[in-house]
Amino acid sequence: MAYELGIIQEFAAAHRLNNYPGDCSNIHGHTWKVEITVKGNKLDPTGMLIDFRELKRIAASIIKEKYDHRFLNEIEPFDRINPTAENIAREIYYDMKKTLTPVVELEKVKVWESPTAYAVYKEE
Ligand SMILES: Nc1nc2c(c(=O)[nH]1)N=C([C@H](O)[C@H](O)COP(=O)(O)OP(=O)(O)OP(=O)(O)O)CN2
Ligand SMILES: [Zn+2]
Repeated sequence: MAYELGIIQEFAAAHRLNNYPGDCSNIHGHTWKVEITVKGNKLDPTGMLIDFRELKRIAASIIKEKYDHRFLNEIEPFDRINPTAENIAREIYYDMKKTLTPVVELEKVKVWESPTAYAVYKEE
């Protein structure tokens, strides 16, 4: 695969971590940064793998609409599993994959919970 490109979206939301031995078990908020990376080897006639604008539009339709200004623990599947950066990255990965296939191949989703901590989900 010759090309890899990415876009970033942000959302603000509250969460709490169940069974966590510390203050993260209390409700608190983050501005999550979500980095979506796609890959491929065939450019369209305009020289793009996929238009950044189109990728941002798809990502926003999934990420902003589902998570922005919400309490994550009330949203499926985080009403059953903890809304950790790892679990959020995996959920966004599969939602993005459904929409992107077969337009372009999804490489990974990276979720930053703070400027100093992130989780990546990708398939082997
Ligand atoms: N592997 C993971 N560890 C932790 C997660 C997570 O999603 N995956 N989440 C948390 C809490 O959500 C916590 O709010 C975030 O912790 P941290 O990144 O340490 O954020 P702080 O604001 O406390 O950062 P400081 O740099 O220490 O101020 C915990 N662990
Ligand atoms: Zn947190």
